[in-house]
Amino acid sequence: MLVTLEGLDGSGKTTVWEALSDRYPEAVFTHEPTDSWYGDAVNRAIDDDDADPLATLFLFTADHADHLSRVVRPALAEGNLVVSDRYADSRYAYQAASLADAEIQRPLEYIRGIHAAFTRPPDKTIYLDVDPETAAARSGATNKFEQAGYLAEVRANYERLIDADPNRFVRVDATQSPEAVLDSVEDVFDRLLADD
Ligand SMILES: Nc1ncnc2c1ncn2[C@@H]1O[C@H](COP(=O)(O)OP(=O)(O)OP(=O)(O)O)[C@@H](O)[C@H]1O
Ligand SMILES: Cc1cn([C@H]2C[C@H](O)[C@@H](COP(=O)(O)O)O2)c(=O)[nH]c1=O
Repeated sequence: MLVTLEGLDGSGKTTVWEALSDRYPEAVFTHEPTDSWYGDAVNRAIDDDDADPLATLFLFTADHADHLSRVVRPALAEGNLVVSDRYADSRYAYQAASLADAEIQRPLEYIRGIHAAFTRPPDKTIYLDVDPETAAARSGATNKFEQAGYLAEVRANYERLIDADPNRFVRVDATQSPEAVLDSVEDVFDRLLADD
């Protein structure tokens, strides 16, 4: 089973992901951007204010393709629970916002279309929901993505994704205390694993 954690920068995904890795030591914990050289290229694009948004989309997508073939598909084939801190929905939400002013019509649908041919959709996605101002403040607003105005567009894209696939997403209020957020996420995992 593939479970992904999604949300704005600073929503608390990594905090939750680390706590879950203590609770489920037998599961495979992974993330995007990855630690591969594709991920290094992605991180260079994140830190470059002048990086071309379309080129950045394809760097992130290349990292996803490598992540799928090297980590996710083999782990699922062995019957493991796989938990990923960010996955394809991050591309749909973030890069669709970055491409909003580009030549491409309907960027969210375009990016989903690119992925459709090769991605492996998550079985469940936990969406840590936080307002853009809190997200920017928590993340430190250190790069071009961690800005409240941009994150408001990203959040609107996440809402579109949830509307389109309500059964896959579980929304958790990420403005709660870290302990309360973790309790909510652990409840979701308990139910998922009981049903599996
Ligand atoms: N529920 C919470 N309430 C208040 N602060 C939190 C909460 N969860 C996490 N934090 C704090 O917010 C900051 C960002 O948390 P974290 O790195 O887990 O977020 P993230 O979603 O992984 O961010 P990013 O996407 O930018 O990597 C950290 O300082 C963390 O301690
Ligand atoms: C996977 C992915 C990530 N991003 C953005 C979101 C963050 O601002 C950075 C790095 O992610 P992290 O969780 O802070 O490590 O990259 C993105 O724009 N598109 C993606 O597909």
